[in-house]
Amino acid sequence: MGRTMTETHTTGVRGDSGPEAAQLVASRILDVPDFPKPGVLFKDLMPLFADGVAFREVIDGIIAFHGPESFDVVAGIEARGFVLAAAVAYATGVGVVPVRKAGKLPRATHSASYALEYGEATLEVHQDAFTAGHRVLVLDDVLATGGTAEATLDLVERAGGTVSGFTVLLELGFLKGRERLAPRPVHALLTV
Ligand SMILES: O=P(O)(O)OC[C@H]1O[C@H](OP(=O)(O)OP(=O)(O)O)[C@H](O)[C@@H]1O
Ligand SMILES: Nc1ncnc2[nH]cnc12
Repeated sequence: MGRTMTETHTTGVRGDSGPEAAQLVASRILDVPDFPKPGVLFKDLMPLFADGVAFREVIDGIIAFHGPESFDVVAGIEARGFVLAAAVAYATGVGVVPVRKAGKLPRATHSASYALEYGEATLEVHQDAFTAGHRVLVLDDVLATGGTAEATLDLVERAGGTVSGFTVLLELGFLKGRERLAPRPVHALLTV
């Protein structure tokens, strides 16, 4: 019983912030086969979040890549994007906006339904979440098919924000999320 977990292969890694950042992320991912459903190889980034030195390095790396003056607010995608967004917001002194799964936000929302690698979901953001024209840095842990990210970027714009950047720690390149989001740029610390 139980799943077999293996470390992600760490030679020849690549990412938009260079091989050292890519290596850092790669070395702290656990591969979990058949989660949350058979046939899916789940990339678990909890070991990276749990390592204080590595976590600080990736947060600092995200801020350095975009520049601390390039955004007015950070948006995090439920649930793992919340961890990244809160850290970047705190470090740069801006606010954080949660983009949440359906039914969690208490006031009027914009809503978008989408398919992701292993299911379907709906995301929501408060209609008054952003000051008009504010530049929004959007953060999540993984880019797979891009369904989640596409829905989120649309929601940010529908709520009056301007997407200034989108960062993930890990891009699953074979699922072509980057192509789906084009011409919007994607910043991924590690692409596998
Ligand atoms: O590119 P996609 O195919 O859309 O998949 C990427 C999304 O899937 C995961 O979230 P999940 O919906 O599992 O939510 P969770 O963080 O609440 O577990 C991940 O954190 C991304 O948000
Ligand atoms: N394979 C995967 N691992 C972790 N998060 C994901 N989100 C979508 N696909 C994923």
